[in-house]
Amino acid sequence: MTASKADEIEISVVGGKKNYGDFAALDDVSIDIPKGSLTALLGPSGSGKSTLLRSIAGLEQLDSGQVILGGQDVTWISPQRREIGFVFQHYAAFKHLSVRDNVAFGLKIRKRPKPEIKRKVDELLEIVGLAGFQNRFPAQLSGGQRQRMALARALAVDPQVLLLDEPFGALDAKVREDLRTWLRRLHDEVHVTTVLVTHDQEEALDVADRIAVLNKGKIEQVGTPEDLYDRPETDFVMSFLGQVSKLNGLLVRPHDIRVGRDPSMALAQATGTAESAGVTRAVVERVVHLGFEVKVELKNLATGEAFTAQITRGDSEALQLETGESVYVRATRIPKVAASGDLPGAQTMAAGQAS
Ligand SMILES: Nc1ncnc2c1ncn2[C@@H]1O[C@H](COP(=O)(O)OP(=O)(O)OP(=O)(O)O)[C@@H](O)[C@H]1O
Repeated sequence: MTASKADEIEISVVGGKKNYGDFAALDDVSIDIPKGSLTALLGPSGSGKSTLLRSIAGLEQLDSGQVILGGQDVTWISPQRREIGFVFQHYAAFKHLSVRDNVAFGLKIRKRPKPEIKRKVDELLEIVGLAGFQNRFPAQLSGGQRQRMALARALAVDPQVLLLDEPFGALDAKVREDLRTWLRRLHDEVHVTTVLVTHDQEEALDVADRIAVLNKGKIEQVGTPEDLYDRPETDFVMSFLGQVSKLNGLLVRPHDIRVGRDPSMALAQATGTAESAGVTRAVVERVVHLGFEVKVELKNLATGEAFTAQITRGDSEALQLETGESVYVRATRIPKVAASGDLPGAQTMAAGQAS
């Protein structure tokens, strides 16, 4: 690594291994996390995400390998001295302290001057949208407000990195969606290097600028959301980062399958590309309207395999597909993934929720 490259990297894990008995929770993991980035560690339950995050925090000790923070080897340094902020799924607030005192806690134990504490806490409460709630107690906050208080508390001591372990995992879907938009904005404002553990592919795609996909204690691929969605290197990444259909033995995205009544596929907007597959006959088994998109469940007439295409409402209205009729389908784009892989089976056509 060159000196200039090292300057841009905030966190490195080099050859990290962690076993629990015979079980390898981290199996030779190496990753570089750029300064100022928001990186998601994404993978199914048990893939090692939390173990990796906790190793970066110093809450777990690696069996071998190194953790480098800001260019300094911290492998043997205690969590308290690593300058990290950490937020868990179930945040343990001090119940007897007000919101203001919870946020001020780290600053008080560091014996910062009172005016500085007041200024900093006011600023953070404003940023996390809790300015009017400073005198409430944790029990008087909603789950989402409590997690925002946790983030303010973690940020109060100006950590070098912010580590978030499923911080919105216990909240309902709508609140989670709001909070991840909020987290993205907060990150744009604060720019602290952030690592977020999630098993929710939509959350990772929505919020992170880089995603590392973990599977069975190994990193499968690291890249931007676009890289992983459009250029997955393995079947596992392809299946975990979105919906997939299997058409003639190839994994394709359902929205990359065109459906039409004649083999020339007159209705398809996209003409065939170098990557597109040939035309296949299929029978329509079910048409499901999902608002803007329409899901067409089909059966491949040659192989008998069931698969799904996703078409627009406009195409659906023009086609007026009927159950039982036979149609022509063609994949217009086939990502170049490994020929075979370790598929998260339950993922097929079920979005990337793993646990
Ligand atoms: N203290 C421990 N003792 C024994 N096994 C452990 C311990 N902590 C974690 N494991 C195991 O290590 C593996 C990885 O755990 P980890 O919590 O890192 O996974 P994860 O990807 O974060 O999963 P989840 O999304 O379910 O939290 C799991 O199989 C888990 O059972």
